[in-house]
Amino acid sequence: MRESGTVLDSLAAAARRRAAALRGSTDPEVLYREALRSEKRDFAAALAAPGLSVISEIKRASPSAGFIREADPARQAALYERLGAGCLSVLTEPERFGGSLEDLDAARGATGLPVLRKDFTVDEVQVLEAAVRADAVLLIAALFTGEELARYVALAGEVGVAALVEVHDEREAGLALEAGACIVGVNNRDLRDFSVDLATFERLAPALEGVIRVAESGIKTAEDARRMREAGADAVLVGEAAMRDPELVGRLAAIT
Ligand SMILES: O=C(O)c1ccccc1NCC(=O)[C@H](O)[C@H](O)COP(=O)(O)O
Repeated sequence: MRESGTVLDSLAAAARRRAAALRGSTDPEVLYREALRSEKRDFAAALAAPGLSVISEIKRASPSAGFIREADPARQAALYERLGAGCLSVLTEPERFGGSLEDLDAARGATGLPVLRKDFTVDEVQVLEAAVRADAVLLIAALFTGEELARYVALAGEVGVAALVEVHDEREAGLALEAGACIVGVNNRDLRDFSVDLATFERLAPALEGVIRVAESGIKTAEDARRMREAGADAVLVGEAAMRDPELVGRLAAIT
């Protein structure tokens, strides 16, 4: 687990405060039962569909980019779907990304696409919360020990929400596989200093053969996406560039 004052650490600390508040206001047992009842869309199948799948993200702002653009999540989601996105990713982190659970609900309600709840999961209660409202939950390997990651992946499976396990180096890729992850996202962005290098996916992809591989961050052009596809990506996750130019989604979705 990474320690000391990186942006990721402060995002995780804020997420722990929100999770504590959620535990104070909601019985996890109730959430667990609700999660089991909620209808899910098949995130893994959408990623594994023929051709390059595109996870199009709704994010108004980010620590690396600052303010990106205002967006109506329902309209943005419907636009992404029309342009050929296979899945949606919706930031729900409020403080640095300007997201909310309401954005998630609005985006999911406006389309038939599977939706990833994009947040900094640090407490099992957030897995349950995601499972009630979304089809997939993000687990950032850097925020867990190996034992915790395995427990969170298992919990996600138990309540029927897909887990996208995000890694950034060889050690984390190994932890993801040991934890039983079926979908692994390689983040090309180093969350400690925000540097982006598409070679990160190229370096880690061979070790992840056999699971669904998602190339995340820094994909700005069809050429970038083709490069990720050639390195073995089943899907690309595109945020800032799609927010600035939604038509990009159509160009990426056309990649075979
Ligand atoms: O995007 C950031 O600045 C960021 C900073 C700290 C933690 C997470 C961050 N982003 C989350 C993501 O993983 C991206 O939103 C996603 O991969 C899309 O990236 P991009 O296409 O480069 O917007």
